[in-house]
Amino acid sequence: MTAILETRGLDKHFGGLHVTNGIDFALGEGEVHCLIGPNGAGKSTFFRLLIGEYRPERGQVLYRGEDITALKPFERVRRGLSVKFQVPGIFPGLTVAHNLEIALQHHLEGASLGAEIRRLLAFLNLADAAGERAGTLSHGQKQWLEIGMAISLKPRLLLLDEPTAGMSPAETFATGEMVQSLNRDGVAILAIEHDMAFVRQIAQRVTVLHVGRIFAQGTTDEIVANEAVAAIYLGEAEAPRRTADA
Ligand SMILES: Nc1ncnc2c1ncn2[C@@H]1O[C@H](COP(=O)(O)OP(=O)(O)OP(=O)(O)O)[C@@H](O)[C@H]1O
Repeated sequence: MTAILETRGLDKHFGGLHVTNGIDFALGEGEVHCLIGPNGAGKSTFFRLLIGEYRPERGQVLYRGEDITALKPFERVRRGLSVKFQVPGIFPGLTVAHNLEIALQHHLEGASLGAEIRRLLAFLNLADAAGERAGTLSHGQKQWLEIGMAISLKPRLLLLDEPTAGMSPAETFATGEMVQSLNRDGVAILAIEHDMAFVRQIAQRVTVLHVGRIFAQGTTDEIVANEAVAAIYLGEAEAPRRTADA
């Protein structure tokens, strides 16, 4: 596997708390990978280390073989690593189309800008909402618009922080279809996710984090069948389940 993103020995402390503990991780070129783990496992902290919001005390982050540990978030985005956060960062007072225009206008203009806005609106299931103010969209639609803004720069790698949080099952499934479509176009995707139906829909591999370390890795089936993984989730509602939807 050729890795698009790698971490080596990634350590992050908050005071006396060792939140990521020597994490060695690799995401393949063109892979869809989900990161799961119980509350407090260190998922968000790991994510922030990947995007450059946090600096590790030890270890490295490599993107396409280049050490990007010291790069700022915007420098990582420029290299092709794009991020969609859990909280939408859209412009609520502007229309949906205008939001996309702002994201696209750095590298497109004129007819190609208009064509790309229309293509993205259709891709995001937002064509009918193009003229509406973004602030009036439903929660799921806002998440889709945010995905649209994150992919406007045609990233090679998209990082998603709980992309389906608060979505209905139908919206979650549609989001999974968007992820699969992006992946068919060659985009690698790493998603922090709790919804195991969504993980089953999109993930080629799953990594389980627990107390700041990689606890298990495998296919969704392997992870769902793993008794030790089930045990670390004991008492938590979002435990991977061996049910029809997972
Ligand atoms: N800025 C911070 N300062 C101090 N402690 C922090 C900070 N951020 C996270 N932590 C602690 O680090 C641990 C891991 O937190 P993190 O948010 O990375 O886990 P998580 O797996 O994303 O959890 P969740 O699923 O609940 O969001 C937790 O014990 C948390 O309280």
